[in-house]
Amino acid sequence: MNSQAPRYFALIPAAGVGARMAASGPKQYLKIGGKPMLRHAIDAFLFSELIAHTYVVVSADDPIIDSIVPSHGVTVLRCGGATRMESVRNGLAALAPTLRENDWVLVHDAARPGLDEALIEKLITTTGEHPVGGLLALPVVDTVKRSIGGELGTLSTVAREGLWLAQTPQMFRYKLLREALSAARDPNQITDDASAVEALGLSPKLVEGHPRNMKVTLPSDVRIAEMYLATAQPELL
Ligand SMILES: Nc1ccn([C@@H]2O[C@H](COP(=O)(O)OP(=O)(O)OP(=O)(O)O)[C@@H](O)[C@H]2O)c(=O)n1
Ligand SMILES: C[C@](O)(CO)[C@H](O)COP(=O)(O)O
Repeated sequence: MNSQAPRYFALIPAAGVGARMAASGPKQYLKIGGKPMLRHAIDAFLFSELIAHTYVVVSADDPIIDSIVPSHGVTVLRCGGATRMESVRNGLAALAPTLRENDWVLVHDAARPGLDEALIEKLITTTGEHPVGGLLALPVVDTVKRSIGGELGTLSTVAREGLWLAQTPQMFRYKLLREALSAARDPNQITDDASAVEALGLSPKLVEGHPRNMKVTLPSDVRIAEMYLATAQPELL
């Protein structure tokens, strides 16, 4: 029986190039709400009393991170990979000397600046006793269509009952997440951490997140994210 109190660590993959944002540089450093987008995620974990330490995975030659990372509570891992999954896998491998097998790791996109301590606490308190782990997500509220065969191809409607849009953080025990990502055969098929765990036949817990925790992917997302950030507290959690 492991008598050690659970520990919670944040891992922020921030080694992307932001191709869909088509900005002059990587989107994680775009100024949003008065500071670089990545800093919002870092600060959410720094302000949370539940998070023991935060790790940020960046590209080996990232020239910006050292100028924006705070002096405490955060460690930079210069081991970003070609995909998000590989960046997370490399970051976890770098933490082998530091983390215990049953430590919880909350993997959160640098591209989601709307995370706050309340959502972190909600995920941890809801998932902390779950045998597999869990993730923030939003239930689908629109009708979902599937387009087959390009512009004039057929269109079908996908039943939306039970459909959720995954957010992050996605929270798993260190050993399980490393095993799941190591077992992944095609890194391009694993677009979030939960899908690697599901590929082991396990079912993570879905925890309702919040639209403010949106992923900033396209240029049109920037103003929406800034609107949420200008709202001190989410209206609903
Ligand atoms: N090789 C990669 C690719 C992505 N990410 C990170 O994974 C998160 C989600 O990825 P995404 O929103 O797709 O960011 P980008 O890959 O930068 O965007 P794009 O796909 O438009 O290039 C981001 O915080 C991004 O920095 C990463 O650490 N390493
Ligand atoms: C992890 C994620 O944010 C969950 O929705 C999403 O899969 C990231 O996708 P991206 O293409 O790497 O932005």
